[in-house]
Amino acid sequence: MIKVRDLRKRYGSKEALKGISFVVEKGEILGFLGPNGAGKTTTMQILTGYLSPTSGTVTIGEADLLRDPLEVKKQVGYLPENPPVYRDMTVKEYLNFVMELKGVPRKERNNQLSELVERLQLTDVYTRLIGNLSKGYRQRVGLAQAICGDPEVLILDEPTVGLDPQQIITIREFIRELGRDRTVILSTHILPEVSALCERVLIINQGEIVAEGSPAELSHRLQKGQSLRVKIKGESEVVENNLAQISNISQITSVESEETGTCDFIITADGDADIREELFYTMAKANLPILELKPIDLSLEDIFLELVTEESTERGAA
Ligand SMILES: Nc1ncnc2c1ncn2[C@@H]1O[C@H](COP(=O)(O)OP(=O)(O)OP(=O)(O)O)[C@@H](O)[C@H]1O
Repeated sequence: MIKVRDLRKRYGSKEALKGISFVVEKGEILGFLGPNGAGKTTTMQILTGYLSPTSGTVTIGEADLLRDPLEVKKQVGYLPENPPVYRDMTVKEYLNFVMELKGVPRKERNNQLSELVERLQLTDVYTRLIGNLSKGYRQRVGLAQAICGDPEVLILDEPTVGLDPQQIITIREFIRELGRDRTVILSTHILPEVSALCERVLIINQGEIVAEGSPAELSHRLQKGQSLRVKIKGESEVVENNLAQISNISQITSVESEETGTCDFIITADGDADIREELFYTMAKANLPILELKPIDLSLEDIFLELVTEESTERGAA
C-alpha cells in the first residue's frame, strides 16, 4: 500500500533523511521508532504531503505523491504530534468542518461522526469548545479528525500521549481494529505500545533505517546466544560447579533468588547451541532439581538501546 524508495531530505546543510526505503502493506500496523531527531517527523510529514522530499519516491496505493499529491492526501489521515484542533470551535463544529474539507458527502457525515464520537468516547464533550477540553480529550479529537473520511492509510504520531491508562487501552484497541483493513504507521516513544500493536517495527537513527522486523525477529537477531534463566534447588557453589561442566556455555551469571534453599542463574549458550537437554541431565545426575527454566528474550527497550547506541558508537569511532 505504501512504498517509499530512497527518500532523502536536506534542511540546508543538515541531511535529515539519508535515503530510506520501506514498504507497508494493507492490514499492517508498522511501528516507527527512533530517538529524538532521528527523522521520524520528517518522514511522516513527507508521507502526508506536508513537506516535499529532496529526492526519492513515495507511492500510496496507485498514486505517486509527487505527481498526484491531492489523490494521495485523500487517502491519508494524519495525527501530528500537536493535533491541529481549533480551540474556538466545538468538537461538533470542528469535526463537521474536517468532514467538509475532506469532501465527505453530507449524507455520510452523520453516520461517520456518530461512530467516531462513540468509539473515541467524545459524547460528553461533543458540544463543548475544544479550548476548554483536557489534553486527553483534545488528543482524541485529533485522532477523530485523522479518521474522518475513513482514509485507507493512517499516520499517527504518538496517538496515546496525554491519555489516562483506561483511555490508552480503549484507544489501542480501536487502533488495532482500524489496522485490520487499513495501513497504519505508528510513531511512538512508548515501546510497550509498539509491542502491543505492531507486528513489524522499523528503527530509524540519524536519518537511516538501522533495523526492521518483528520485535521477536529483532530480539533473536541481536542476541549473541540464547540465554536461559534457571532456578535450581541446592547450594549455589555446588550448582555453579555443575553448570560449568556443561559444554557450549559462554557465560554463567548468578542472580538473586527469592526462595530459600534455591539459587538462580542466567546461562548464555554459545551461538545457536541448545543446552537445555544437557543442562537437564547434568543437574539430574548431580541430584540438583531444576525448579524453573525459561528463555530470556531481549525486550524492545534492549533492542532499541543496543541498535541506537551501537550506531552512535560506530559513528563516533569512524
Ligand atoms: N525545519 C528544519 N530546519 C532544519 N533542520 C530541521 C528542520 N526540521 C527538522 N530538522 C532536523 O532534522 C533532523 C530530523 O528531525 P525530525 O523532526 O524529523 O526528527 P524526529 O525523529 O521526528 O525527532 P523527535 O522525536 O524529536 O520529534 C533533526 O536533526 C532536526 O534538528
